[in-house]
Amino acid sequence: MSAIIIDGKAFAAGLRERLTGAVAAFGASVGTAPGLAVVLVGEDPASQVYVRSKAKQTVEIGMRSIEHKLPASVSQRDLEDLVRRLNADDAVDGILVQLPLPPGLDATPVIALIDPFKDVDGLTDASAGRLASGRAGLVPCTPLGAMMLINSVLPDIAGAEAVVVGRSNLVGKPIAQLLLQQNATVTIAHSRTRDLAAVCRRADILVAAVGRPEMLGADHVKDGAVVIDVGINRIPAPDLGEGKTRLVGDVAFDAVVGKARAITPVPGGVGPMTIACLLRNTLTAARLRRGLADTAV
Ligand SMILES: Nc1nc2c(c(=O)[nH]1)N[C@@H](CN(C=O)c1ccc(C(=O)N[C@@H](CCC(=O)O)C(=O)O)cc1)CN2
Repeated sequence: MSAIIIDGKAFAAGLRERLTGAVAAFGASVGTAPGLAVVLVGEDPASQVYVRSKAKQTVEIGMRSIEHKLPASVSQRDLEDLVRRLNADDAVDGILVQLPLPPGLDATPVIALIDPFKDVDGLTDASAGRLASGRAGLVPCTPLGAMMLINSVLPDIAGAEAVVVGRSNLVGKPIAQLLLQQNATVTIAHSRTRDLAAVCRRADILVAAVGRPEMLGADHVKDGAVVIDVGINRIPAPDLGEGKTRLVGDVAFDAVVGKARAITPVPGGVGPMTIACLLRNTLTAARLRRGLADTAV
């Protein structure tokens, strides 16, 4: 079988293009562009790259980018005070605190402080509750992007068997909720699941979100399954030269590509959708704060 390689980079570019038009229309009717505040604490190299891309793409589609960079030595209290100030700032429509935070800082109370109307990461309890009860709200960006890619090859998933491997609040649990909203039959598997391969082989839609390089192989995949790889793992690549690394997913792509009906690559699959969906959520938040309808983009 020759699998469709789902091109997340191209899909994200298309979404950004549609957002550019919608942001211009928003600006014309409201008189200001949506504003996204991103908080980066410390100097984690990957987080610095992601935050730079967020700011660049925000501006490229016509929105306002507000960046706050704090040293790793910032106190929990000062970080929480910044979130309070952003909540109160009318020029800010969306707030995102880049994760992970450096050791010594606790992300849970920081996220809990974010105004749910500005929660463009979809991580507050209010957003999680809305998602769990099937009400409209702000949905975490990576799961939202992963669902868009699933629907690009499977517009109707009612009755399909979906298996999500991983149960994080950022990815696994929200993806499971989104699949359920579309009437899939959903199983969440995790590190304590017995006979993981047999559970995964039931899946018409297999979502890998465990954070373990190439953990799922051909044994885990039913012929004709749609495989969505959310993992982004940097591993040593001595073949590329001393000290070099490469990105791989949670799925052993080469082993699985011959069995799947469609599969997302790493890089270039779900990853690029994360930032595109953050921009989408920022427009949604800006519209909802002003009582405007959140029409499709
Ligand atoms: N507050 C949050 N923190 C983090 C999130 C998040 O959604 N909210 N997600 C990740 C990091 N992330 C965005 O923040 C992110 C990850 C990956 C990509 C991406 O485009 N990946 C590319 C490869 C990039 C590379 O070469 O390293 C791909 O997969 O093709 C974008 C954003 C953790 N923190």
